[in-house]
Amino acid sequence: MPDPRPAPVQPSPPGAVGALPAPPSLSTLPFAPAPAPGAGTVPVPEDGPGDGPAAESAGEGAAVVGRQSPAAEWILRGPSGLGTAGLRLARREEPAAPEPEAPAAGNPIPGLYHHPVPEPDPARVEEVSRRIKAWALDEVELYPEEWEEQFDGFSVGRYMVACHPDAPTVEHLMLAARLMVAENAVDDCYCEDHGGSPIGLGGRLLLAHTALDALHTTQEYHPHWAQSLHADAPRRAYRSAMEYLLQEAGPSQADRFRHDMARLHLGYLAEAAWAQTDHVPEVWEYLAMRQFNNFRPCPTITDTVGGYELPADLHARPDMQRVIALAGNATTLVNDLYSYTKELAAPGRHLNLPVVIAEREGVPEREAYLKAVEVHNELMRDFEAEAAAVAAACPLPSVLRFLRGVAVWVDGNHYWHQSNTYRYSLPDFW
Ligand SMILES: CC(C)=CCC/C(C)=C(\C)COP(=O)(O)OP(=O)(O)O
Ligand SMILES: [Mg+2]
Repeated sequence: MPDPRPAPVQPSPPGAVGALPAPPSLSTLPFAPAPAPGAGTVPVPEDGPGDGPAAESAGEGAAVVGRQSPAAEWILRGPSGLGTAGLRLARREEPAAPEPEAPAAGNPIPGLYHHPVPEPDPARVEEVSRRIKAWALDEVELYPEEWEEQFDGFSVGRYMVACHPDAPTVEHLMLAARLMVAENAVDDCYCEDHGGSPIGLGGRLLLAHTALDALHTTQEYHPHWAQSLHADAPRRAYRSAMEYLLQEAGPSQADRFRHDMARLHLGYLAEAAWAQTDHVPEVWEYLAMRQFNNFRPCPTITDTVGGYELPADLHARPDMQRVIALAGNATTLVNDLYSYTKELAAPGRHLNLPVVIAEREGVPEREAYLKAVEVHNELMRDFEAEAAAVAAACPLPSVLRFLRGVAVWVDGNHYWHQSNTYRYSLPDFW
């Protein structure tokens, strides 16, 4: 099939930051010490919460962000104010539309610490939605006709545009969109409600993983493996999405992604093993499983989607790894909270944090749910504090941009869960 994509963007050398102009005098910015755990912000200054860049009033639970160090604010909320238009994360292929307020669709979970995002650019949403459907139908034969409504209801275009506002082109967004669809196809078709089962999951996941991490074998067996990558929708989707990713990602970015996907598959296996024996883990054990069965592979491609590269040695720093893990865990608990009623309604017992807290700590459903909100909030605040600390310790442009990309992904993920009323609805606890 003819390749409709524009010429690939040349990969940036390690440490480069693509079209990102450095924040002003980064090296001289006064980096405040990281806020203490549990205190994502410093106290709101006298001139009030309306003064901060992300201090819009957005309903109960929305974060009220006071003054942090300029670098921390730049990371967590982005540049704002007079003269900062040029500090947008990357030049885009088309003029940015004015950013309207976040839409009214869906309600945020009361008390959930989050940051509202601007409504994603509708022109980009429409184009990603069009291209992702064409890919799903024409390139990988992802789903039968009867699943079309669910595919559309997932709203992957809106999701990815909200999570990657700095993507320089629609094709960069498509890298994230294809992977998101492929990851959900594996979850749905191998693990969950579209024919999935814990039985035999390990074999299926391992063979699908070879679509991301190729088999190196003898000439006799190689064709069998190559053929297998076309055998079902999850493998077709993984193979194709990875092929596109490899056109943009550098070797260490690709390997980072493979590692994150191996983590994800390990998490699926633990969840499946517990389901098979109807075992409810302790709360900390559940949180360990959910750190692997996690959105992590999505925010960690933020640099590839943004058209730059966070060098491997900076990505591997233990403090950066902690930031990434905290972000992944907070985003994944957002899913547990927004998908709570959907999972209660599904056949069998579906583990999520409120369910596990209720069972293992012997508290009523409502109390368990509210405690899960608090667990999420603590992880969010720790993420923000640790991101600010990494920014202070290592204020390189690629580090700051990556941290900002992860923070924006966290916010976009919340926005998508809140606004996806096709998939999710809130319990009646307030
Ligand atoms: C996109 C991606 C890497 C997903 C991996 C893990 C995953 C499927 C989730 C974090 C979503 O959780 P869940 O399976 O509970 O999804 P729904 O609640 O059914 O939306
Ligand atoms: Mg869920």
